[in-house]
Amino acid sequence: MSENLTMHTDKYQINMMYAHWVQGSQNEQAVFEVYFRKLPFGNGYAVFAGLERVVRYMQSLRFGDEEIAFLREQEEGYTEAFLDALREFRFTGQLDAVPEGTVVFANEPLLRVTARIFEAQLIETAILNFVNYQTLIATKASRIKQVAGEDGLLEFGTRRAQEADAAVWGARAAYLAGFHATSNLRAGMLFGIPTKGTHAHAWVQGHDSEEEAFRKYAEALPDQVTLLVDTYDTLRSGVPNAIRIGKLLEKQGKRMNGIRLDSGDLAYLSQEARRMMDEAGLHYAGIVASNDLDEGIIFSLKGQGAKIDVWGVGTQLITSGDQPSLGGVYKLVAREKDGELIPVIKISGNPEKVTTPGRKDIYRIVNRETGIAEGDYLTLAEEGPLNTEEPLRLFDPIHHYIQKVVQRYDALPLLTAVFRDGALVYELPTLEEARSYHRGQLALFWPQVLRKTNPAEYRVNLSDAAWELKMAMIAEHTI
Ligand SMILES: Nc1ncnc2c1ncn2[C@@H]1O[C@H](COP(=O)(O)OP(=O)(O)OP(=O)(O)O)[C@@H](O)[C@H]1O
Ligand SMILES: O=P(O)(O)OC[C@H]1O[C@H](OP(=O)(O)OP(=O)(O)O)[C@H](O)[C@@H]1O
Ligand SMILES: O=C(O)c1cccnc1
Repeated sequence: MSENLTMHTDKYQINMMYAHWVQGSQNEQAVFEVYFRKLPFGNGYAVFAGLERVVRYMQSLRFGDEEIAFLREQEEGYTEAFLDALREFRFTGQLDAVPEGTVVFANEPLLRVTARIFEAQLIETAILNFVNYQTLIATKASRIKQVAGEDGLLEFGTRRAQEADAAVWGARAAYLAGFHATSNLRAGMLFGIPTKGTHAHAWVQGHDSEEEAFRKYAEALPDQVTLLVDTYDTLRSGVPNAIRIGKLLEKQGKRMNGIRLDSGDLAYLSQEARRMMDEAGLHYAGIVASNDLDEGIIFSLKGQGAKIDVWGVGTQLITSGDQPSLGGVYKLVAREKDGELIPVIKISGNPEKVTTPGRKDIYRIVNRETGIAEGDYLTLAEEGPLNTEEPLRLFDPIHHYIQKVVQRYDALPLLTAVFRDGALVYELPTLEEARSYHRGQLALFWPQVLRKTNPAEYRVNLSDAAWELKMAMIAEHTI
């Protein structure tokens, strides 16, 4: 199967490209912005992810012989001249994006594409596909991280993931947001994520006794012994057998990592197992828990005083069980007319669906005294950089009466230049760098914004100029 992702797009993009080409408008500039309208999971923030994949994709866009041959067969009857134009296709435009790991909110541009309409249209589908999934999983992982605190977090989802790409990019998103390791070796190879593994029930079932299974495993991997203790009876057989192996290892001067619990009442079993291992002198042995965990169950287990050191989280994380998609959109905000970029709007009866016209920049307004972010601030790009010496009035674009004035603040631009005239001008951070940048991002927000349940709302505000343009265009289009 071809690995070329150029055709990973909706047919209507090619149809629009064709129609532009037929009418001769294919070289006109267009500006599209990617944003989502509603935070997932009722969370107070999202964690942006997907940029690395977007960059690799945009660098590799090529219509080769196979792609052209396939398009030639389509019922639309694309002409040979158009297909020849596709052969020359390269991304030659501008991409700006927030860095991966940035804490982001609804209704602010995460990526901004300024390019020939011919190019900007093709890439919509793939960009949304990558960014929506990866941002969703990074946000889910971040919620889990918020409740797990300093405990270990292992990503175990591959077997339940929506196919192979989701497994590895989801594992990457989880690591970005603070997980410590993945069980997926390919994700480890591709992205340098630390990998971890215990063993399955099959290992125990495949021996005459649990004790024999544990012993053989410890003989084979004496430095990585985490024993799954729930195949038969966790407290009567699994934990005592694991303790026996722990003692054997001590005689060889080694220490077992610990045990894994995978069913039953994880609070009670972990407390009992902890007591039994402590009484046997295995204070150092840790307890891993798994079994359809999510942030709600982990929160509850911690509240019950569960003695769990490491959480293995699979299905609920990798499939984003409680919300299967993020509704990120790619909206046209400006287009070229008579050689100038003019703003465009999309009106809707639902105020949240009315687009904010114009090519925009975004700043995070950080209070110099507290070091905490007061709100995000959207400006029209042509307004230029903010003069932070002047007080800034922040007002919510939907609930206009919610206002505040900030003084002594820094305005951190969130959008970074990624492509200029088709050339990559952004040095992609390593995954470790993105992960530690993300940790730093969280420090910019009050805990109220970060809490899992009923978080405080962090506002994304519009500049006066952006607001006035929006109001004027709504008036112009309302009969
Ligand atoms: N003390 C607890 N408080 C809250 N939720 C728990 C607790 N212990 C386990 N859970 C969660 O409850 C869910 C169901 O657990 P249950 O023990 O019924 O699992 P199971 O897979 O059916 O077990 P078994 O394999 O023994 O049939 C899982 O998501 C598990 O993580
Ligand atoms: O529950 P999740 O969050 O999805 O975590 C991954 C699950 O996958 C494994 O179970 P599975 O029954 O597939 O295999 P095993 O128990 O035989 O290892 C593992 O024991 C976990 O329970
Ligand atoms: O290593 C493990 O314990 C593991 C890996 C994948 C899925 N469940 C468990």
